[in-house]
Amino acid sequence: EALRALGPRDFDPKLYVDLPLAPGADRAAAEAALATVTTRGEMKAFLARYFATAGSDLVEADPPDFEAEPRGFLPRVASGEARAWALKVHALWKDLARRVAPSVAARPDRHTLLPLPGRVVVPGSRFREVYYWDSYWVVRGLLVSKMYDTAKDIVLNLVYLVEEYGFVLNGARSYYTNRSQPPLLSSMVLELYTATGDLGLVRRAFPSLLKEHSFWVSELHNVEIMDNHGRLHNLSRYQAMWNKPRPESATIDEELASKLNSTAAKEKLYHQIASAAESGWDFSSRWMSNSTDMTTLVTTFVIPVDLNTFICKMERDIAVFAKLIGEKATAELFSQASKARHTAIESLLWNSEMEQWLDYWLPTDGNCQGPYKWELKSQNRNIFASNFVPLWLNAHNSGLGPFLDEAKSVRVMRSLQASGLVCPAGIATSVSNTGQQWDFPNGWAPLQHLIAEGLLNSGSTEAKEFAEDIATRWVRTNYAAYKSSGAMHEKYDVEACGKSGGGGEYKPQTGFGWSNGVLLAFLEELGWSHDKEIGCPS
Ligand SMILES: OC[C@H]1O[C@H](O[C@H]2O[C@H](CO)[C@@H](O)[C@H](O)[C@H]2O)[C@H](O)[C@@H](O)[C@@H]1O
Repeated sequence: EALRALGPRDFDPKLYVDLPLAPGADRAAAEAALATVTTRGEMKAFLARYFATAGSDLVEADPPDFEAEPRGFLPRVASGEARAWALKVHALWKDLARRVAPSVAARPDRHTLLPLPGRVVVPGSRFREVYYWDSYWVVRGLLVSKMYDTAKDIVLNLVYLVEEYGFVLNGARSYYTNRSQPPLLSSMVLELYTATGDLGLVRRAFPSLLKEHSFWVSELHNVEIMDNHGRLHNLSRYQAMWNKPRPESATIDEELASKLNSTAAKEKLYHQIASAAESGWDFSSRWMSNSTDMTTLVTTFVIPVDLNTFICKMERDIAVFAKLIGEKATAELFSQASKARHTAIESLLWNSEMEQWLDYWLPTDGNCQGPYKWELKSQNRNIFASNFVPLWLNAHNSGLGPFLDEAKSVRVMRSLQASGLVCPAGIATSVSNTGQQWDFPNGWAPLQHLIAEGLLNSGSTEAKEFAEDIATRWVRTNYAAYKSSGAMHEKYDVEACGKSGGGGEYKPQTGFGWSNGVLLAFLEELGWSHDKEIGCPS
């Protein structure tokens, strides 16, 4: 209705599903009034009468652990210019920190926002709520900012979501309850535990981590594949529990589906769209059989390299936590599970000719559960940054042994260098320019960080230097874009230093939680000497 009355210019459906009912407004009366709205003016009056503004159900929360310049902040950043800017980015936590208003828990039927027990940090702009995988890099940044209590609140909010829903939701909105996002909760717990030694947090989160693990290995996500030696492996895929338009993008999904004739075909498309949103890569040619046609999304038929990397890490982390809290049998079980997944990743996803890990595509006419017989031709040979994400396991071996040996890490690095992904301002998401936001020429902070952190910790000096080079390009482009726009961006165009990203279904956003987190983590890991240029190279 809003689209019809207001017109398509700058229309973002998410704004309307985020509006809370105004205090005192009656839902039935609002529904009845909506039926009579036809003009732009009437729609504006209707919205003002029945709804409060989007985001007004999140109240500002001055984080008590914020200090303008925390003691021990970025000790290796000597450059005055870099440091002054890092402090500005650090100060953005104050703008992005919120609390869910008490009215949300009191009257959940009047909000799409979900109640959460602790303080939250949102990504920014249209993303007014907590997001799952974004939170990992927010936590990494908060730890650099010494905001341990805020970081803990974020983790406990996600634990609360597992307790309520059985998994961590894509985001804390009722329209996100049908799917999750790349699973990084155990990684957040590990980072916090490593920084603070808070064993109480590990104990508190532990049952939720087990529950979340069951979700990702349940029938919904698990696929059985037999390798060439007759060994059976289990890997996971994304699959949302939804076959309707996403409420936050309903008009966009309906328009796309209007190209299809039958209700069944439309429902299948909606299911694939929501599953792509679960992957965090919404949207990308990675999930499309024809990269120019979004109706060919086949997300649930793809076994993704990065998802299985994250679950392998989750299994390792759970093994470590189980050991810490004296649950020996569980520790052994999860150590075995992570080794089995590691073997599956190496057996089914590794491509020795390309020296990368590749997504595996299942036949689209199957039940997606298996067992399937592995075939080399089913590996997707297209180049994506996710093909290099298993390197990240180098950085977090949790004491269970290295993921890759140094020589293999170096071979993967060379493959990355030759891939076409490495651009002047960072690593591109793919090499195809499709207009989708998770494709070329966009670079995303989390992808830079996962790959650079893996290379930094591979044991090879050459790989470490290459990681530093990637991080340097990223920091510089963030800085130049910040200088020209006054903001941190959700994504960047890696073709040239200082350009923010574009494409996709919504306008580019600023704020921005994970970009701030990665910037601070890079500066902590690399430092910045006083004579190192922070502007774009000429
Ligand atoms: O509103 C459209 C979609 O927006 C989200 O996805 C994008 O933003 C998220 C927050 O930064 C990020 O986690 C995700 O990787 C981005 O692609 C949301 O997660 C989708 O479910 C939603 O449909």
